[in-house]
Amino acid sequence: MGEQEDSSLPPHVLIFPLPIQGHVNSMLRLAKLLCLAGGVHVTFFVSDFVHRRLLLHASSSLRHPSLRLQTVSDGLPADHPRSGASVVDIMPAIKNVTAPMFRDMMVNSDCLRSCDRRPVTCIIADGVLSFAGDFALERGIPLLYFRTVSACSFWACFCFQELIDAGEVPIKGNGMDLLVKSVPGMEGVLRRRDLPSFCRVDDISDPIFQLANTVTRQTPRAHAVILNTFEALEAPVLCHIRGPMPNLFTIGPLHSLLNTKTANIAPAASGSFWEEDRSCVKWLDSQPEKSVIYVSFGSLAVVTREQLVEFWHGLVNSGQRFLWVMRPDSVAGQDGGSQVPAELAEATEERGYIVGWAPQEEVLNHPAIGGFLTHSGWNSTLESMVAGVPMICWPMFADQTVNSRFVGEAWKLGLDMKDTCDRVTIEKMVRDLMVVRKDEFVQSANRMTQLAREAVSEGGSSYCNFNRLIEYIRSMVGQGETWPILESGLSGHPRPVLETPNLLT
Ligand SMILES: O=c1ccn([C@@H]2O[C@H](COP(=O)(O)OP(=O)(O)O[C@H]3O[C@H](CO)[C@@H](O)[C@H](O)[C@H]3O)[C@@H](O)[C@H]2O)c(=O)[nH]1
Ligand SMILES: C[C@H]1CC[C@@H]2C(C(=O)O)=CO[C@@H](O)[C@@H]21
Repeated sequence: MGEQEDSSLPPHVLIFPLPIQGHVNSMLRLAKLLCLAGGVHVTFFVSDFVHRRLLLHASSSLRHPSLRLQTVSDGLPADHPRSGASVVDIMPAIKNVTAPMFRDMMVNSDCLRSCDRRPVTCIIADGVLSFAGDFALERGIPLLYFRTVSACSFWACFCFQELIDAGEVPIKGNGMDLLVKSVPGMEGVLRRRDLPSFCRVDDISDPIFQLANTVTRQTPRAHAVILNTFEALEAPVLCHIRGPMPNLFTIGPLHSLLNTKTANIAPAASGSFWEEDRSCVKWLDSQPEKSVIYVSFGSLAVVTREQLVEFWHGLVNSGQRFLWVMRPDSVAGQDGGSQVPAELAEATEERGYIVGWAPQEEVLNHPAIGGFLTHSGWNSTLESMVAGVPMICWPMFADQTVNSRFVGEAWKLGLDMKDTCDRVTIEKMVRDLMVVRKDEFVQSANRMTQLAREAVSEGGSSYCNFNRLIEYIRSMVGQGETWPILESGLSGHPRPVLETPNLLT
């Protein structure tokens, strides 16, 4: 098919997430939203590994006539765990193996043209996949970066050079409680220990620190940036991000926007990599209202046996009911972490329930859930906010250390348990969240739910920004081979919708 025949075809968007659960979840939600909006074709790039998982456990989430999947290797051997500390291995593997394969696939397919699809008219690449951005810019294809973390974490990464210049990074283990001065908009909130965990190095030549710094700093080269957040939540930080990146689309919480758009059709299917054990919903049905704390550390985190035992004692000693997700690969050095320590077995039987993977969104919205003990992954944080569930945060790496600080200190949605893991603290925090300070946390959680829901409802900031994004994507068609790099921000582009109660002041 030639250019002439292409001209009647809709825009064709290529979406490429980093192939791990948290990134795939949010970018698949965006893909589905674009498909539902109509008049847009989407090609969603996934690794072979992710593709197998999605087909096994989430095939219904892939069904839409406008959504096409394209697979590519993630560059890791089949038996690589892709979790815990080794998850970062994916970054060099992608750079060395996936990037050249992607380039060949794009070139050989005339950038994925087919009889019913025009060549891609824009690329929405994960903000950490520089190679996809390189390709788009070289070819004159409009580029949008979607960074799947919070605005506060993204902005902290963006300021790494300023942190280095001020001697605040690298963090060598001391001065962890000093307030950070070099991240504009976060003065008085962020301590050194709350910076993205990449900063916890002895030397800034550390490859992961370097990578986080480089990929983040090159974000403004994109024509636009998408964040899974909402204006009322992160207004002060968004205002700073809009300095270097004025064409910014805040369209979150994406799961909630998707639910808004699908409410009249069917509940949005999840993109789980594991089989969801729905027996826990049945168990929740028989528990009193707001009596259960949900425990999950996301799709990557791995705990040591010692940490597992501390959590277990803390939960049991708190006297509260708990629903705990223990992925089969989530305890270091053993196959399956669900062997109950003998002294805890009886209490676990009485008040606890353990599954390998849960339908998290549904669980968080269940009336029996009163709290969430979380690793502060950004999807989990947003899902908890929308459900109005207060959190205890136990961050492990990357953006989680920033998110947990904002949950505890800025948004007052719970307690930050960062850098501690002993049964006494856990017991106390669970009691504080579920009993002693329950009313205070429920009140602020409900307020946040309302703000989040307003953002994704008709006329709300994320709702309007998403419509603006679609118009922007449509406006890219028929612009010829090259799309100009934006130099002066929003000129020629519709302005973002900002509604901004400042939650930090
Ligand atoms: O039993 C479970 C546990 C989790 N989930 C879902 O899995 C996702 C987990 O995502 P997230 O909370 O963001 O955690 P990670 O999987 O750890 O995500 C990675 O990606 C996120 C987005 O970039 C980052 O914020 C995290 O730090 C990073 O570890 C969420 O949508 C959950 O609803 C389930 O469906 N069932
Ligand atoms: C594996 C990690 C590399 C960077 C990603 C990230 C980000 O800041 O975008 C945070 O944690 C992980 O999701 C990713």
